[in-house]
Amino acid sequence: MIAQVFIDGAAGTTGLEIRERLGGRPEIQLVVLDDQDRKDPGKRDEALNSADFVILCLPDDAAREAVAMIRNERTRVIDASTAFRTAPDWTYGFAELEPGQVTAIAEAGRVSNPGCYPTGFLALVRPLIRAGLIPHDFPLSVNAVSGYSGGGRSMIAEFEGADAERSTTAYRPYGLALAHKHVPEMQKHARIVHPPIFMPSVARTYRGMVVEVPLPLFAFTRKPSVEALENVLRDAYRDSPVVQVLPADVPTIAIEENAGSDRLAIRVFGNDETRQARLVATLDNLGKGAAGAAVQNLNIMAGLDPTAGLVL
Ligand SMILES: NC(=O)C1=CN([C@@H]2O[C@H](COP(=O)(O)OP(=O)(O)OC[C@H]3O[C@@H](n4cnc5c(N)ncnc54)[C@H](OP(=O)(O)O)[C@@H]3O)[C@@H](O)[C@H]2O)C=CC1
Ligand SMILES: CC(=O)N[C@@H](CCC(=O)OP(=O)(O)O)C(=O)O
Repeated sequence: MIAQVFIDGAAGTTGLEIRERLGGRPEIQLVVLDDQDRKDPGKRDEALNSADFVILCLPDDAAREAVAMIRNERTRVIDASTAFRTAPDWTYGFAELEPGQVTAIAEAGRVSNPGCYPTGFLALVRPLIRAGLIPHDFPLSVNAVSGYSGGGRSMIAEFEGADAERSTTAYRPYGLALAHKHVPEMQKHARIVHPPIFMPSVARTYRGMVVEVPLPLFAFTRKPSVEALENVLRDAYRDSPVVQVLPADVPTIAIEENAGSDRLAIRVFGNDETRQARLVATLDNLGKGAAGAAVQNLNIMAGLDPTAGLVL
C-alpha cells in the first residue's frame, strides 16, 4: 500500500526537512500544496481530509486549527508543534522513551512530536528516573544550547538578515523568566514531581544542540556511581539505531556533533570522589529534535521500516 502524506507547513523550516527525508520513497506519496495555495483554507481542508497521514509543521494556533478541520476517522496526525505534547488523548511520539512506546505510536491516531529540548532532556533522565537512580522528587535542572534554526524562519532571518534588526550575538541565554513552553512537557514525560529549572540559549550556528543535566549524586538517597548511571542508559538504548550511549572519553563536545543527522548521542561524565555527574546529549534540533522524529513516527504508524529515510 502507498501511504498518502500531506505536510501542512511544508514551506517552513521543519516542513522542508521532512520533505527532504520523505522525497523519493516509493511507499510514500507526498501531497504538498503550491505556494499560492498553501494557506488557502479550502485547499488545506481538502488535503487534510484526503490524506492517510498528515504532518503538521505549523505554529501552535495553526496546528490546533488544522486538527479541528479534520472531520474523518481515517486521517492520522503527527503534530510537530507544542500544541498537543501534554494533551492526555495524544500519544507522545518519542519511540525510545518507554518500553511499549513503539506499539503505542503504531496504534495511535494522534501523535505529538516531541520538542527539541525535551528530546535531549528526556533521553538523558527518563531511564534513570524509571530505574530509581534519580529520585522522582529531585529538583532537576537542564542547561542547553541550540542552533538558531530552532526558532524557525523568524529567528533564521534575525541571524542571517541584512537589516538593522540583525542579531550579531555569538551566544544568547533566554527563557530567563523560567516559563519556557517546554517545561510542562519535560515534567510530564519525565514523570517528575517538580518542573525542572530550564536554562536554554541560542548560538550563532544554524543547527545542532547540546543538552546537559548536572546531577549531585551525593545528595541522592541511593548515591549511585557514575558507572551505574551509564549502565542503565546503555541498557535502555541497547537496541536503538538512533540513540547511542558513547564513552565519556573526550575532553570537549561540539554543538555540531550530530548536526545534519537524526542521531542523538549521550555521554555520562562524572567524578566518583565528589559523587557528581554531568549527563550530556547532542542532537540536531531539526533532526531527532523535529524532522527525524516525525519521519520515525510516520514509519512506525504506517508499519514501515522505522529508520527508513533517516540520516543515521
Ligand atoms: N525549528 C525547529 O528546530 C523545531 C520546530 N518545531 C515546531 O515545528 C513547527 C514549525 O516550526 P518551524 O518549521 O521552525 O517554523 P517556520 O516558521 O519555519 O515554518 C512554519 C510554516 O508554517 C506556515 N504557516 C503559518 N501559519 C499557517 C497557516 N495558517 N496555514 C498554513 N501554513 C501556515 C508558515 O508560512 P509563512 O512563513 O508564510 O507564515 C511557515 O511556512 C512549530 O510548531 C515549531 O514549534 C519543533 C521542533 C524543532
Ligand atoms: C532556539 C529556539 O528558539 N528554540 C525554540 C524551540 C524549538 C523547538 O523545539 O520547538 P517547538 O517546541 O516550538 O516545537 C524555543 O526555544 O522556543
